Amino acid sequence: MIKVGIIGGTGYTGVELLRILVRHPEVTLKVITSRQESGQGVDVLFPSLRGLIDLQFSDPAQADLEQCDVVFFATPNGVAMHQAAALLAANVRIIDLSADFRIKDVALWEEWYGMKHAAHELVAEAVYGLPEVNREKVRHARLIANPGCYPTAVQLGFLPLIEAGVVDTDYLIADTKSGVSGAGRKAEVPILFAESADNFKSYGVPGHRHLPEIRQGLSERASKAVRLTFVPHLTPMIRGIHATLYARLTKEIDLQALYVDRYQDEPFVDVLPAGSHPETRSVRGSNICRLAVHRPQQGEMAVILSVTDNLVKGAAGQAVQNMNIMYGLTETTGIDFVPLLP
Ligand SMILES: NC(=O)C1=CN([C@@H]2O[C@H](COP(=O)(O)OP(=O)(O)OC[C@H]3O[C@@H](n4cnc5c(N)ncnc54)[C@H](OP(=O)(O)O)[C@@H]3O)[C@@H](O)[C@H]2O)C=CC1
Ligand SMILES: CC(=O)N[C@@H](CCC(=O)OP(=O)(O)O)C(=O)O
Repeated sequence: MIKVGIIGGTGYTGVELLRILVRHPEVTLKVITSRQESGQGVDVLFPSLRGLIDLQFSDPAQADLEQCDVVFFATPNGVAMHQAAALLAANVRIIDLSADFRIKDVALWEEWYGMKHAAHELVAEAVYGLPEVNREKVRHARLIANPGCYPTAVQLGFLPLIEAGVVDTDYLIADTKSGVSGAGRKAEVPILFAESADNFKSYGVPGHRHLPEIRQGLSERASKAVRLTFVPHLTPMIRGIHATLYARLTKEIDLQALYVDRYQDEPFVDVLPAGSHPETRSVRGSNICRLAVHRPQQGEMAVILSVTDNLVKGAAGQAVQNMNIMYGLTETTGIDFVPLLP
């Protein structure tokens, strides 16, 4: 059994990890931390887990993490980078759901995240945990930088076009919408019910911190710097990401065949029949990214629709997918959920 610790077990991605891992057949949960809930029974705070878990939250400063084989960081940006070196030195593998190790250019990371990086030396080693691109590297990784929620939906949507070299990579557009759980389980005015329900708005148009992450991933696949306009929106649902992606075609190509071929062996990417309109509820609670390709009026623009659950394929599910790969398990173990409808 894989001995697992979770730092940040009370946030939305933390409790999603718990939901998945309590049923994972190859995992024993050893440590779950929270500074605010330290000493509290996990199933007291989350009655949804009653009968499934017999642990208390512990203070991360006191927790015995070195007994674990792998530790998930479900913490805000800037936490994992302070603890990673010591854990790795104790032979504990790390899957970081935050952005601390996602950007290879440390100066760029510091610019977007507004803080000094505390573990420069580990950034190069970290493997960007998008299995559809980096599966082989994930297998042997000690430190996984789990991708962001928008970057997962946007990269999976654009990748076939970029890899085939059939679009103008100077003018990519990603128009994205996220449910409110994407902002985490903290008290902030924009995510109050009365502010976010029955409302729809863009944010971060001048620049969102997921822009450099998406550009890095797509540029690597294009073997040149891609340019992207990325516009996120907050939409009044709890879970879900819907990305509408636009790219100008530079070559004639059968879009549907391109996408079906690219993802035919991927257990968590589903290419719908051409012309479909994927809905966020069709992936809710699941680790699936559903894609549909369009070419309106047979014109020069490809329009790709990509939906995910931000807490599952966009965070905790993908993190467990990475763990499965790291430990040589069947990749779908413990994360083959059927989406919740309605
Ligand atoms: N929500 C989403 O859809 C996605 C989130 N992410 C990323 O995953 C990470 C977690 O997100 P989310 O679950 O939404 O966040 P939340 O704000 O909901 O939860 C954060 C958790 O971290 C703990 N925590 C906060 N500060 C510290 C600290 N200094 N040391 C140790 N523990 C700390 C909190 O508990 P306590 O304060 O009690 O210790 C809490 O359990 C973030 O980096 C986020 O950007 C990535 C993809 C999607
Ligand atoms: C709706 C909402 O507020 N979403 C968050 C993205 C959350 C997230 O996943 O950020 P990281 O992956 O970088 O940790 C935002 O736009 O800041």
